[in-house]
Amino acid sequence: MKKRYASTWESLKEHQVPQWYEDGKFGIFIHWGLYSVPAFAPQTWELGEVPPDETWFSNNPYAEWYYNSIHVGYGPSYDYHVKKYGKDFKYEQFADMWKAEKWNPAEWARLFKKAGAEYVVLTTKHHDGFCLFPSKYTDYNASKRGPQRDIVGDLTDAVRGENLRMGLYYSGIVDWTFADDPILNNDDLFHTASPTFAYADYAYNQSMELIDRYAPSVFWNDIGWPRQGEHNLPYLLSHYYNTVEDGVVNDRFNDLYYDFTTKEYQSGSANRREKWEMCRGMGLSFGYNAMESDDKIISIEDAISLLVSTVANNGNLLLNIGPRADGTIPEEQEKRLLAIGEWLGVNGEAIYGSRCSSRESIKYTDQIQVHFTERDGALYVLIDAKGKSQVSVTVPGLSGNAVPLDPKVEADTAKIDGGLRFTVKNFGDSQNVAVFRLNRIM
Ligand SMILES: C[C@@H]1N[C@H](CNC(=O)[C@H](c2ccccc2)C2CCCC2)[C@@H](O)[C@H](O)[C@@H]1O
Repeated sequence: MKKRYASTWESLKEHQVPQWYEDGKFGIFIHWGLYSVPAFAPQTWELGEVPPDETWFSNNPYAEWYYNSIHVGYGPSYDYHVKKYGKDFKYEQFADMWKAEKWNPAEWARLFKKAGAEYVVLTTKHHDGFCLFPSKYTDYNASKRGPQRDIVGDLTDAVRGENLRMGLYYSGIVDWTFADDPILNNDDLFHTASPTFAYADYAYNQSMELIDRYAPSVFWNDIGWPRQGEHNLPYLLSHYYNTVEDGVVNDRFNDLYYDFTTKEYQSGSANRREKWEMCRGMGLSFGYNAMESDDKIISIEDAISLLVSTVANNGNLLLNIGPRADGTIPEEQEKRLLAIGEWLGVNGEAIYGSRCSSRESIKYTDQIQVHFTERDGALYVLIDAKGKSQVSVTVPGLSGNAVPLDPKVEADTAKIDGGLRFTVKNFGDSQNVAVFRLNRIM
C-alpha cells in the first residue's frame, strides 16, 4: 500500500531515505546553460578555501556565476566580458547563441552508464533564471530560445533509457531575473536574493511543474528556499513524495527539512550517522570553463580516492560535468568518468549496495589510507595508496583471509600483532585503490 504524506512537517519526517539512494553511491551532476556559452571564470580557489566574501564573489571560479561576475563591475570576468563581447553586450543575448547543435542525449546517457553512475542531476534553472524546460511561467527557456527543445525532458528520457535515475536541480532562492543586485557576500546570497512573495510563488509553481512533468528521483534545491514561501514547503514536499514514492531531497531548504545533507568542495558538513552527499566540479567550476585544462582538473587517482572515502563514510559522490554549449563533453572530463567506471567495474562489489562499516577509516600518511565498507556479511578493506606502486599496512583487529577483488592485484596478507598485514605489490587495474573482501566480520 503506497504511503500518503500529509502536508505537515510531522508527516514528512516519517519519510525514509530510499534504498536506491543508499545503494547508488555515485551520481553525475550536470551544469549546462547560457553560462556555457562564455564559459569563463578565473581559476582561484575551491569553495570553502577562503571566506565567501567580496574577494570570493569578485573572483568567482564558478563559470555558472558569469552573470553576477560581470555585474559586479570589476574583476577578471568583467574584464574578459568587456574585451570579448563589449560593455553593452547583455547576458540575455547568450540565449540566442546557445544552440546545443552537437547534443546527443543518448550518447551522454551511455557515457554516464559506462561511468558506473546510478543517478544523474541536471540543472533545470540555475541562478541566472534561464529554464532548460518549457515552463509555462516564463518564456526565458530553452524550448523558446537557443536550443529550441525540452533539454530536461530529452535528457530524462535518455537517462531513464539506460536504467539510471534522473534528478533535477532547481535554484530556489536565487534568480537574477527577479533580483540582480550584485551578490558580494553570503548575506546577499541567503537574504537579499529574490525578496518578493511573487518570486516565492514563482519558485513554488515551477517546482510543482518539474515534479508533475518529470517525476524526478531527486529534487536538488540549491542555496535555500524563498523565506516568503517557507509555509508552502510542507505542501510542495508532500506532493513530491506522493508523486515520486522513492524520491529524495537535499538539505538546502533553509535548514527546515532534508533526506540527505550536502557538502560542496570544502564547504558544508557531514557525519557518518546520517546520509550525505559530496558534490564538486572536475575543476574549480560547475559550469564549463574553457580556461580549464587537463592539468587543472581533479586527477583520476584523486577522483577515485574521493569516491572511496565518501562512500566509506556514508556519503554519495555527485561528480559534476560542465558540457560545452554545443553539447559535447570535454575529453578530459570524459576520460575521468570512464576511468571511474573501469575502477567500479572491477571493485564495485565493495561500493554499490554497501553500507558504512562501524570501523572508521585509518589514515597512515597523507598518501596511504584504509577505508571499510560492509555488504551481505562481508567486510571490504579498501587500501588507498595514492602515487605508490607498492604498499604495506597492518590493519588492527582483523583476521580471516582477505581476497583481492581485482584478479590482477598482487598482494600477500599475514597475521601479525593482532591484526592483518596487507602487502600490495601490484595494483593491477585498480589505479590507486586495492580492494579486499574479508569473508568473516571480526
Ligand atoms: C552546486 C553549486 N551550488 C552552489 C551554491 N552553494 C551553496 O549554497 C553553498 C553550500 C555549500 C555546502 C552546503 C550548503 C550550501 C553555500 C554558498 C556559500 C557558502 C556555502 C551554486 O552557487 C553553484 O553555482 C553550484 O550550482
